Amino acid sequence: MSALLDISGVSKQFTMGGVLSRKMVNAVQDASFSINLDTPEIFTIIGESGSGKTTLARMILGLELPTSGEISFRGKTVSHKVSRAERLAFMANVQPVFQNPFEAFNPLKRIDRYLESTAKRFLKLREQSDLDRAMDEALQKVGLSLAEVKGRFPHEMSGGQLQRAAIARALIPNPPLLVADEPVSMVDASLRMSIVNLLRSLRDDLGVSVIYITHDLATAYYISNRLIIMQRGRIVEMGDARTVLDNPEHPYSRLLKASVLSTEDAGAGQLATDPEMVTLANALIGQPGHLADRPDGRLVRVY
Ligand SMILES: Nc1ncnc2c1ncn2[C@@H]1O[C@H](COP(=O)(O)OP(=O)(O)OP(=O)(O)O)[C@@H](O)[C@H]1O
Repeated sequence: MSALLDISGVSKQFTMGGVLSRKMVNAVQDASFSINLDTPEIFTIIGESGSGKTTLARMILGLELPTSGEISFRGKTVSHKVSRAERLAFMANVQPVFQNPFEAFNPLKRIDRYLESTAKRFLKLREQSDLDRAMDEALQKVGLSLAEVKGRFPHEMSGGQLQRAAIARALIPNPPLLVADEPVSMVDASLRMSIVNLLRSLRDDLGVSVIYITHDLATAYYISNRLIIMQRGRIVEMGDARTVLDNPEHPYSRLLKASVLSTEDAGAGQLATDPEMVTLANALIGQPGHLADRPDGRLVRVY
C-alpha cells in the first residue's frame, strides 16, 4: 500500500534560553505513522496542551523542519530544504486550517479577495470569470457561495461561517490532505458540530484526508478513523479510534478519558480525578519505552 504521507521517526527539539541558561525542549520525539493514499481518513492527534500536537502539525505543513527523522509526501521527502517550486507544489497538496478563523483572515481584506489570491497563486488563474468559478466551487463545498461572501469583511461573518470560508480557501487547490489544528475550539459551541460534520463530508464526499488535531475526545470519537494520543512529545497509543477510546490502555490515555466530565459523575458529586491515576500517568513522562503491537491492531507504549 502506498502512502500519501509518511512520518518516520520524526523528532523536534527546541533550544530555549541564553548561553548560560540553555534548555532543550523535546517537543516531538520519534513519531511515526502514515496516511494511506487510497483510503481517505480522518486521522486525529489528541493530547493536552504542550504535548507536541502543533509542532507535529507544523512539521507536516513544512513550516518547521524536523531535528531528525523523515517526512515524505507521495514518496518524496519534504522534511529537508526544498526548492521554491517544490515547496509551492507541496503546499497545494497539504493545506492548513487554523484554530482561530479571525486570525487566519486579514481583518482589513475582503474575504473574496483572500480566496482570490489563493486561486491565483495555486491554480494560476487570471480571468475574473475563472477565478469566480473556482471560488464559488470551493465555497459550495462548505455550504457557502460566492454571492454570500462577496464584498464581506471577516468581522461581518460569524465565527462558524468564517471557519467555513477558511476551509473553502484551503480547498481551492484541491488538496488530498488538510491539516486542521483545533479547528472548532474557537467556534461557538452551537456551531461546532456543523464544522465537525463538514470535515466528515470532505472525507466521505470529496475523498480528502484530514489530520484533525484536538484535545476534545468527544469529537475525536465521532469523526476519526484512527488516532494517536500524545503525552509530552511521545505517541503513547495509536490505533482505530473506537478501539482506543472505548478501552484506552496506556495510563495517560486512561487518564484523559477519565478526565472527561460526565453529567452522571457530576450529579453524583464525583468530579475529582483519581490521584493515583495522575501519579501513574505522570511517572511515565520521559521514559522512552517502545510501542508494542496489540492483537486488536493498536500500538501501546510499554516500558
Ligand atoms: N518555537 C518554539 N520554541 C521553543 N519551544 C517551543 C516552540 N514551539 C513549541 N515549543 C514547546 O514544545 C512543546 C510542545 O508544544 P506544542 O505547541 O507543539 O504543543 P501542543 O500540544 O500543540 O499544545 P497547545 O494545545 O497548547 O498548542 C511545549 O513545551 C512548547 O513550549
